[in-house]
Amino acid sequence: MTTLLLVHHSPTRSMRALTDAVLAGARDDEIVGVDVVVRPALEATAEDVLAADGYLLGTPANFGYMSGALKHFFDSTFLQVGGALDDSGGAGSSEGRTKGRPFGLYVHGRYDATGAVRSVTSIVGALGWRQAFDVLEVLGEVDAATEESAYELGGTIAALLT
Ligand SMILES: Cc1cc2nc3c(=O)[nH]c(=O)nc-3n(C[C@H](O)[C@H](O)[C@H](O)COP(=O)(O)O)c2cc1C
Repeated sequence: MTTLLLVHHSPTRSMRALTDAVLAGARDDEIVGVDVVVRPALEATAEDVLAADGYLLGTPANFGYMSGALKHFFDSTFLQVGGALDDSGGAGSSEGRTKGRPFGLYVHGRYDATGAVRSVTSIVGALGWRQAFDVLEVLGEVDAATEESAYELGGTIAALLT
């Protein structure tokens, strides 16, 4: 059995719809042998991260960055999971214990989610996580096609862990 950890901040209808679809994909009946653990970003711990074989991350774009909740998740786990700070206090590249594990990311915004995507990918890049599928960046309404893409994202990352 492998473990897929879904860490998300889903305070609104759009984010909840995306998270539900990603989770449904990850739990597709055809994917066997993957335990999907779901954690709201404010509750996820370093132990959750270390115990997982891959990751799904979801956040709204807030003020051009990831949500404060997902940022809190990284702030409170980064060093424990093997991240390192460079001399300026930034996220330096590391040989962390989770290096090489696959991740998928979905971000929802209303007008521009670029900074939010960049903020997450730079931190997980410093941890050495491997982007295993295109980032799902959604602006505006979440429609059926978007939910399908979210399902595909969840299913793809989970299938990688079988
Ligand atoms: C405080 C705040 C800051 C926001 N900043 C951004 C932003 O920088 N870029 C963007 O595209 N959307 C921004 N939004 C919109 C949110 O990303 C959006 O509300 C969220 O994804 C949920 O979507 P929904 O309200 O349609 O359910 C912001 C919303 C709030 C409340």
